[in-house]
Amino acid sequence: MMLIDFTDLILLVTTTILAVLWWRSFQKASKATDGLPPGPPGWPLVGNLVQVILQRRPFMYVVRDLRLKYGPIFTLKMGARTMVIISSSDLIHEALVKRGPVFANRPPDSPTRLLFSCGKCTVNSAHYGPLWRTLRRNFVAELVTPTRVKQFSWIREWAISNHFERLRAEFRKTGSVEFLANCRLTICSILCCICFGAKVPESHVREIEQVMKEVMLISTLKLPDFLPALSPLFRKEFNVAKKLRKRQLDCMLPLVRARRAFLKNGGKIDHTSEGAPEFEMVSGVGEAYIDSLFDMEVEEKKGGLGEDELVTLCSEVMSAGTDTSATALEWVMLHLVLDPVVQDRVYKEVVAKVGMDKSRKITETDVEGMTYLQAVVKETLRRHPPSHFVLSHAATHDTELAGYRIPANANVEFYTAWVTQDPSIWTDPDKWQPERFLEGGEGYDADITGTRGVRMMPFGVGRRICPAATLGMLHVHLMMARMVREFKWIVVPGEQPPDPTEMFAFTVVLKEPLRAAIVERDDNHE
Ligand code: HEM
Repeated sequence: MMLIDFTDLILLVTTTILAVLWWRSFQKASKATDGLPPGPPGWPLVGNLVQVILQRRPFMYVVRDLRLKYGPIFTLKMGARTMVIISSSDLIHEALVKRGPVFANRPPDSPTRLLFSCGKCTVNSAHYGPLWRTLRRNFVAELVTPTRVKQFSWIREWAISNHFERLRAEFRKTGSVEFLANCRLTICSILCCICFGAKVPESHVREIEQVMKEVMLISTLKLPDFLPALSPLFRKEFNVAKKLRKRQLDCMLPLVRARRAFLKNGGKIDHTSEGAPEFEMVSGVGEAYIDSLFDMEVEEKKGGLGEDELVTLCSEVMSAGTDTSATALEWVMLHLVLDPVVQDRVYKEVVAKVGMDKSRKITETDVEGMTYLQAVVKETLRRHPPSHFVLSHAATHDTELAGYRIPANANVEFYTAWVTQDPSIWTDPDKWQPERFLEGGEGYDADITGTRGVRMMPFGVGRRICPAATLGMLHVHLMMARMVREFKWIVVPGEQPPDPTEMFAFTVVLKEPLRAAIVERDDNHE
């Protein structure tokens, strides 16, 4: 007879329980992965989560390497979430364009993200349905129709003039200018004025920007997004998010209320109240984005949108439109600083169109005729797309793609940067060559909306394509034309040329923010 002592017995029972638990989770996991695209084998319960975290590098690099092994469509099991990652031009076109409505949804969000999107009440986060349609239609009508874009022309003029004053002051003080921070501030000021119809002081825009950055940071996917069972352990983090939300409201509610008071007063400044108004209202009634939101009828929100939602919808415009355009500009200017011949060619094109007189405005119509400048921007968006993925998508119902099962609750991630790195689509894809986009070049007829096929998609494609792509491009073109006419941009004397190494910071930016020296373009000496 075999004798087992008490300790052995406990060990045996524990081992058996663990084995049963492991076996059950293994079976469950295998069932859940049936028919899904292939992917790296994962661990019980956590799937590939630990493997990804242990790599300690941005997700885009993990994906770039995995696609070499698993191909254009593969699965990552990230705890309780299934992620399907798609990277080939054909499959992206199939999913987002040919079967656009099926893949136009957004996946479920964590409590933190829901806090900042007011329960998915923004264009970018809303489920593909009536709320999204109403918000997006309004967004387009109020922000990006040709009439609106024209109407905002003085706002751009005002903010860009401030931009130059700031650059000159910074250069006098430090001998160089930091590029990204200045462009962010200028673009954010433009968008803030478009949203609230007010000239918002720079110090306040800086505050909005700071909050925006923190919101982006706190909203990135974290452990509880993948393992919701762990949420109770992250209560402290959620409280930090709630405090940040309060700061966001404190920062933006005064603007919402000032605009409401202005409209109530028939579009006149109320001089009877004591003291100067905090914000100078400069757009007439109905001209600011928020005017359209005050009385908006939304089926899901009986009684209209509340102040929380108004703050959220205006924040969306600023956060979606600032980083993306400023990042694109930083990469453009990096190349112009590194390549004086290209910079000179852009300058010559600009002055040929609008002359050297700096007091002559540069208009939307002017930049439309600057084909070389546009080629430089397109090549920069191809070679350095501000984001390497579009926002997370989801299927509206369980479906199939490339013969694989795509469950409705999976995150469908499109790794779009690969399309412009693919040597079967672009010759020498790593080389930055604006000539590709001139007549006769391989990119000349590339359709950026992806309707006829996907060769580059900095704005996404299909139903969820960026609704403000033309506005974003306009900001980049105008600021670039103005900056090149105003100054010659050179390497800071005594320093090495700027380092083109990239870094992930929501958008993909330069690791070392671009600094350059500026030389006034002098009418008499050019
Ligand atoms: C160079 C500038 C810009 C770039 C590169 C860019 C890029 C993108 C991308 C990649 C998406 C995701 C598409 C998808 O999920 O499939 C997007 C969506 C969006 N963008 Fe932009 N964008 C730019 C400028 C702007 C501006 C200026 C605004 C606002 C004024 C804006 C507002 C939005 C909104 C609201 C969405 C969500 C659309 C939806 O879900 O229906 N973007 N953008």
